Amino acid sequence: MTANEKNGFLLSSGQWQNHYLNNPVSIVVVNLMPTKKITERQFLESFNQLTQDVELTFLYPATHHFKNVSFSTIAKAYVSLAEIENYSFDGLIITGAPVEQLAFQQVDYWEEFRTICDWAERHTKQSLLECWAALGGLYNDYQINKHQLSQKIFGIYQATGINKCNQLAKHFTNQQLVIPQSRHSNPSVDPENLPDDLQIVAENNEIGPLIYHSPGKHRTYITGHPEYEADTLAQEYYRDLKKRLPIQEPRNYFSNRNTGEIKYSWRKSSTQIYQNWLNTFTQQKVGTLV
Ligand SMILES: CC(=O)SCCNC(=O)CCNC(=O)[C@H](O)C(C)(C)COP(=O)(O)OP(=O)(O)OC[C@H]1O[C@@H](n2cnc3c(N)ncnc32)[C@H](O)[C@@H]1OP(=O)(O)O
Ligand SMILES: N[C@@H](CCO)C(=O)O
Repeated sequence: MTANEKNGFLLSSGQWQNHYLNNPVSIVVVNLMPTKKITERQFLESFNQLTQDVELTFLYPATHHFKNVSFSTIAKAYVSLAEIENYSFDGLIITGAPVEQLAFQQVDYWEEFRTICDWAERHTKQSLLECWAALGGLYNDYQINKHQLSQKIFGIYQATGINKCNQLAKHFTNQQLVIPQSRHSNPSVDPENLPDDLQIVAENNEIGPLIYHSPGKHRTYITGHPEYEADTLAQEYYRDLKKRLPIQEPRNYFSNRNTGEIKYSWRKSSTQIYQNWLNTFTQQKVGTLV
């Protein structure tokens, strides 16, 4: 089906063409990635693969000091929470951000992030937090802190355990669940002593949970980036090599190291993850909607 932009840099620059939509699902995307246009495209292309039409509204944190775009430019292209706080949407997504090595309180939009999470519980049916946002959400919602890793979790990771009863895991009995990962931190979670309301949907025996779900908070936490395009991890890898940062080659990613050819192994899995997430609220019974 079709994904449109309600606002955003791709729409305003004519780099994304909107089409007629039939009863679209409305999703707010808090785009915390510095590569704003690339991230917009990744979500649009991902949601273009789903069975429902989707309309994406991009939101910026108004308390952030932007480095790669001017404040006035982003304020023109995106909405702030203040502009939409009285409206309701079907879903909310908060992207990752390259700030996972900072303490949460050192991130300049931390308090706004918390406010957005709180707002989402009253104004959306489901929210989906990815990578840093998932770490932040687990801390905000359950006081699960994060710890710094000695080596970045970087590459394509497959689930070795799946909770088949959870709707978010549907169709993954015969199909691999794989997610791109790119982070220096992990949640300090004890899978044997999870908070009552928190479930693990999928995990990897080496790096831990890949997807958590909170039925009470209507929230899903994905520790990676299903939206990443084929070359995104390669771009991050070459970027960090150029900056002489300690970085190892992404795992399970290149099909040919010498030529840099990439094995785009997670595409089908990503589509299924987003479809399953959408189905959790587009198939909700009347009377259970927020
Ligand atoms: C239409 C447009 O103009 S959209 C923007 C277009 N620009 C781009 O696409 C940027 C292209 N640049 C790149 O690809 C770069 O290599 C990057 C962005 C990936 C890395 O950039 P660097 O400046 O080297 O990294 P750095 O770590 O300093 O900052 C990365 C991000 O973390 C953010 N950050 C750093 N410290 C903090 C903090 N304490 N709290 C919150 N955010 C922080 C920065 O503000 C920046 O995000 P922003 O651009 O959304 O403001
Ligand atoms: N970790 C990513 C950003 C968001 O997770 C990076 O290396 O840029």
